[in-house]
Amino acid sequence: MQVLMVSSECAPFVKTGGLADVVGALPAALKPLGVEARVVLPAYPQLFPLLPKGTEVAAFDDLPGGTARVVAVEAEGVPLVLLDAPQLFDRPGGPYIDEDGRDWPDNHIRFAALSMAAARICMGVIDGYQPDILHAHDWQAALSPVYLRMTGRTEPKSIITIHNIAFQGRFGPQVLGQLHLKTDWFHPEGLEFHGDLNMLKGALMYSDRITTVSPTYAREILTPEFGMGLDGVLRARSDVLSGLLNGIDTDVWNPADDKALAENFDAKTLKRKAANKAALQEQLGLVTHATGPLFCVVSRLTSQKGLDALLDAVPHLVATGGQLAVLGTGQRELEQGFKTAAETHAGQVATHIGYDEPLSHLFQAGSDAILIPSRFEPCGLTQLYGLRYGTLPVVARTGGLADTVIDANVAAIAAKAATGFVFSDVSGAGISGVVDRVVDAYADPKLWQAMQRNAMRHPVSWETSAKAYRDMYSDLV
Ligand SMILES: Nc1ncnc2c1ncn2[C@@H]1O[C@H](COP(=O)(O)OP(=O)(O)O[C@H]2O[C@H](CO)[C@@H](O)[C@H](O)[C@H]2O)[C@@H](O)[C@H]1O
Repeated sequence: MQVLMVSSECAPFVKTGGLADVVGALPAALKPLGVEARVVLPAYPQLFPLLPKGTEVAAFDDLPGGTARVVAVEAEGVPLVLLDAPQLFDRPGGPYIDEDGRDWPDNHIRFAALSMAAARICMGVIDGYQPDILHAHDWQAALSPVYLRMTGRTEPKSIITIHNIAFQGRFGPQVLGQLHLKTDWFHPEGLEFHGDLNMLKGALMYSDRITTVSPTYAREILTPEFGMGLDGVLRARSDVLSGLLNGIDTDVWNPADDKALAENFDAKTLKRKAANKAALQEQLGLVTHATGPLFCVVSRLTSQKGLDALLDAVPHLVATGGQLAVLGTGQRELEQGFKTAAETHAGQVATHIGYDEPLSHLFQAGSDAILIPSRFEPCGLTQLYGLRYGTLPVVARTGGLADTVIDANVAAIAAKAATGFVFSDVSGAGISGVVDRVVDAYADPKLWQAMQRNAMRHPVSWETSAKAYRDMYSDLV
């Protein structure tokens, strides 16, 4: 079985968030199940030093945005198919934004080119390679099933996976021609969304299956509260919608063998976790004699993640004797808010603005608890890393957070099942309330260690979900 994945990110090569982790890990998890997944990815300049020289396997002269070469290369066990179009991708800045944080003005062309190249590959332009399934991820890849259907073909079958419905790839109708899209598909039952082109909607209309990254989020996006305007479309296609929970790469995220840690540990040697806490406190300038737990945040700093509400709860968190370490980048006002909190509560709160992969591992290893007060969360990965590192997740009851963390209520504690803390009210008061529960549990070392061991036993690998993807692919073929 050959699956062609299409994505704008893939860890460890290019990553701005959880999409990269999933696309980077899923192919390796599928391989032992008889599925060979290749990933079509733009050839961003930062990739070249990380990759061996590839082989040119196709070329196009008529994609949106012009000419492109297709280069096949294998790295870190992931077979990559790079779309090399320097006029679109060879730029400083990030995959979507320039150095000043502004969206590239031609993002619609850049990702339409990626999508059209993927559709062509599905039609057999690479000698000796015919995918059985096209699997597109998020809006950046969403036109690939659309371009494929525009050829009139019904094979290979296609899947769109929604990692975050907040990002839809919405552009004015004037871009249709530039993107070689059929104007007679521009209507409310097709690509149109309130007068605009909506790329994600296109994929929802023209893919054979729709998945998202947790069962709860699959239900939530059918409602106006979470559907971001696409709930009606999703309800109409709910017969092909399912939620498959993300896993994590348990080799990359393994506390027993993680090079970024001060000391390695596992469930049997939990005491050694303390060396990581000391290292993190020292690195961040936090005092080592705090009485309460060290909470951390590793996140994009956006309102999705509820971090404005966390800022309101910081004075209470500090007053209980707790500490807070924040690693993130994002909205300027949140970055500033956490910088100010660190100045106000020096020694108790520390903020590291920036994106730092090794430091994110030390945050997971050195903290007692990880706070994820998201307003919505399709799956969430940092709570899974927290479970694996014995860092108890403190999460809002939404999406994949609700599916993966077992709240420390009386029944769950008695059943030795509790792995974290789940709360409903994403506000300063709601977070303060759950912080109190965490502080109380932390004051009972026997309970805390039992929860850490439950957490570390919780299955977080790709094993189950990779099989579910394999079954879905087989079903379609
Ligand atoms: N400053 C920083 N430095 C280092 N690492 C950082 C970092 N900020 C974030 N990260 C890392 O980025 C990833 C974030 O993944 P998440 O799944 O938590 O959220 P995201 O919203 O990006 O993903 C979306 O897609 C994923 C994948 O499907 C869904 O789980 C999720 O719910 C959805 O919103 C994690 O690996 C985290 O460690």
